[in-house]
Amino acid sequence: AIVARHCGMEVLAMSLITNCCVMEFDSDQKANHEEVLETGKARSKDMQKLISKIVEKIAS
Ligand SMILES: O=P(O)(O)O[C@H]1O[C@H](CO)[C@@H](O)[C@H]1O
Ligand code: HPA
Repeated sequence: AIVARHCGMEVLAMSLITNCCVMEFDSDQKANHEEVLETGKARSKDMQKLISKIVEKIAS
């Protein structure tokens, strides 16, 4: 993104929140990669639709 901006390109960044941050060191909850993959998979179609709509709007 830094290089793209340097070259004068417009940049759109997006992020999918996939899990909760565990703030307490001694918490029983643990972040793990499986929940991240699971949420990514569960929301992949939504992300595809959203990005397609954004690209459509940019193109029109
Ligand atoms: O925050 P760190 O320690 O990088 O780890 C967390 O972030 C990763 C996300 O996929 C998982 O492995 C989870 O344990
Ligand atoms: N930690 C670090 N990186 C991440 C996480 C997390 O819990 N979830 C998605 N990316």
